[in-house]
Amino acid sequence: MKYCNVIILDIVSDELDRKFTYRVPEKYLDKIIEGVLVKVPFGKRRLLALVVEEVIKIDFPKEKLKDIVGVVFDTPVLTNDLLKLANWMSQYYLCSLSKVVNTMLPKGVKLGINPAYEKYVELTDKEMADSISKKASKQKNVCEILQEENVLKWNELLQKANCTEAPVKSLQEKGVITVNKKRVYREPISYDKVAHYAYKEPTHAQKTVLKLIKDQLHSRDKIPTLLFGVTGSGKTEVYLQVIEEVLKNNKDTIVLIPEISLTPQTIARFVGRFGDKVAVIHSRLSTGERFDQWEKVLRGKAKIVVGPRSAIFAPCKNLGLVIIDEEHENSYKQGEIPRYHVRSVAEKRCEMTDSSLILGSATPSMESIYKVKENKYQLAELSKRATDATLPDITLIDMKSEFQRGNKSIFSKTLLDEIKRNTDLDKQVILFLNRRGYASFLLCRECGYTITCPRCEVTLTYHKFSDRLLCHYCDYTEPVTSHCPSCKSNKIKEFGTGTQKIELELKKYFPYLSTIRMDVDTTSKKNSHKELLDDFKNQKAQVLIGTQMITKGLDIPNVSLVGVITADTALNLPDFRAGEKTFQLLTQVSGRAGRGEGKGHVVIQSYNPSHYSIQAVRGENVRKFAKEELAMRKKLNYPPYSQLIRIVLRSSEENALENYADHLADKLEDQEYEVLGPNPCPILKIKDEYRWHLMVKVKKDKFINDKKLQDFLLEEKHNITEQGIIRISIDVDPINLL
Ligand SMILES: Nc1ncnc2c1ncn2[C@@H]1O[C@H](COP(=O)(O)OP(=O)(O)OP(=O)(O)O)[C@@H](O)[C@H]1O
Ligand SMILES: [Zn+2]
Ligand SMILES: [Zn+2]
Repeated sequence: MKYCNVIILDIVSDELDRKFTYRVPEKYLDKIIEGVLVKVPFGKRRLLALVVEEVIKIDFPKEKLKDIVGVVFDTPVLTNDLLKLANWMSQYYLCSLSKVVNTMLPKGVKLGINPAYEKYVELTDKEMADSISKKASKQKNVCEILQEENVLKWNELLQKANCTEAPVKSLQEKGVITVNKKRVYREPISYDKVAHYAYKEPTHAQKTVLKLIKDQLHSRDKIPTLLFGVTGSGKTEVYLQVIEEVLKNNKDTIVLIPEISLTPQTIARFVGRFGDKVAVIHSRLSTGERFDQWEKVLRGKAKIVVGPRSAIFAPCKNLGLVIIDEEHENSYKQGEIPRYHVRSVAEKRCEMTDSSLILGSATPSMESIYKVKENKYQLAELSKRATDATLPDITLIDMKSEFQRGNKSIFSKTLLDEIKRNTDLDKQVILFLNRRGYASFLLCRECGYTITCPRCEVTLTYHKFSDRLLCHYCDYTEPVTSHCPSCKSNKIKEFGTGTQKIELELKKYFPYLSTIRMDVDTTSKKNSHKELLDDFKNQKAQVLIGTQMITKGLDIPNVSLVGVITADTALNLPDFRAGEKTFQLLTQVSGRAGRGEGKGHVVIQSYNPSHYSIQAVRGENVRKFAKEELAMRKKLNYPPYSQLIRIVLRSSEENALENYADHLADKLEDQEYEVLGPNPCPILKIKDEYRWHLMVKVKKDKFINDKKLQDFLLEEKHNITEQGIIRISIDVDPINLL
């Protein structure tokens, strides 16, 4: 008799969140192995479950065990390494195996989506076909068509013959023709319509980088490569040529690209080079299309998978390479359970399968830069643009001086002059407004001063309700002042501005300019994002005004000017990564200028232009920035020098919440853990629930082995959840601190 353990996928509730043992009936003995989807009886229901292991020793009465009652898919849906990876994720991110596996499998697999088939008609008895009498004109006609084409799709045949199914069916009964079913994949792309994307002879710099990476492919002790290449330096061509090499060794590649950069233009580069060997995954696919892309990979019909974060779970059997493009992107961290970061997961999967890993970016994360310093990653660098285009000139404008000179507008004189000069030359302009998060803060228009926490060096958040300033890392708080603590002026006020306002202001100066506005309001409809960008690309407007969503992957040669309205907004968020995010954003948005002929120009307006994260945008000086940023992180012992576990508590009862938060912090401190907080979250209330958070700071990379802390947190979570008043969520290596 064979027994195995399964995890239930259908209902994810805490009591079902463990392994259950079932008996394998005789008829399934060969089929049921690790990674196979099955149906099991549970109470009165039949639930979807995944076989995770065979059980050899059972220490309870076997008679009580029930039989597995069905097999859902004819082959394991998770490869061995994915199953191992799921176990690791469940441990590392403190969440159930069932939740992880649910994330790994596309919906269509769990729903049991049926593969699509198409009927084909083939002429098999030519003599008989000839002998069909002319009187049976319709049948004769069908035969004549098939004599020319031999094989045709059922529907196509009916169309060509302009007849009903009847004559075709009678021919089938007579044995003149045969009808076969053929598996078809529902494709989001028409592969034969994508133009070939020709191989480019690598530049000298690309050659050097390619050698470094290819050496890794064949090395026994692989380490990941950080491909640090300025905007437009030709990273994609490097990826393509490495994939070519991996393909030669008959291995598979996963390419991860942030969802907003997964544009048809980007996809066309991969499909244009490798044709139908490429499976593409993105959020606009139907469940059926998604299922088919997944199955193509599982069956080895696709060797390259291009997709967002979740594509890291593609069921490649023979993985050789993972590429993470724009590796610094925050969307690589999942907001819901399991709150994984794809960089960590990819590292683990590559380690398990002896695959190579490439992380590409023009503005690498501090985590990755630090790993280069520690020799855990190798550095490969492209420091110039691949074409003749050079990096744009950058002008920093001090908005304080503008204000002092009497310019109360949101545009500096320089920016207005540049807008005029560039549009007069029929060039296009991008105006960028940095608006991340919801927290507001106080800013002095006179001297640029913002009020920061004396202990944490983060900007204090303004809370309208209490009219107080608050630090979200420690419990520091102070009243709002009407006068600037630095210059004593009364020009210190709450800060915030919108894209609409910019558009209106711009029209005052240049009523004749046509504009396109891109923000949450104008892009909420499906496809509107792409349509607006296409319009701009086709020069239907001279100025594009937008937020974060316009920074990525825009390759529009006619854009010669980028204006950044206020560079400081992200800098003032209560987040120790504020400087890093500001620098990355400004560098990426600047990189959109001057990609075609002629020099590009960027005007950055700031109340704080001497801040290192704004200064370093000039010439994309990542090294200079990283040096200062890492020194700050080290001084305050923030990641990458330490590791954070963020615990968010939610409840409609504010007092109970505050008490429990204190209690939890005390308990952790009693065990000698360093705790930041507890504090109200910067977004204090969501849907009538109050939110508090605290952060546990542990030594770098130590959490995975700290069984004591893991168990403590899981037990607290279990106990407090049972009481039903407070909800708790745990985020290992958090990115979002709001
Ligand atoms: N070896 C080469 N020879 C000629 N042109 C090249 C070569 N490599 C890349 N290019 C061209 O340079 C331009 C920039 O390349 P690509 O978009 O790959 O850069 P990137 O580093 O991915 O940029 P970004 O980070 O800004 O998206 C493209 O138009 C590309 O076709
Ligand atoms: Zn503080
Ligand atoms: Zn001031």
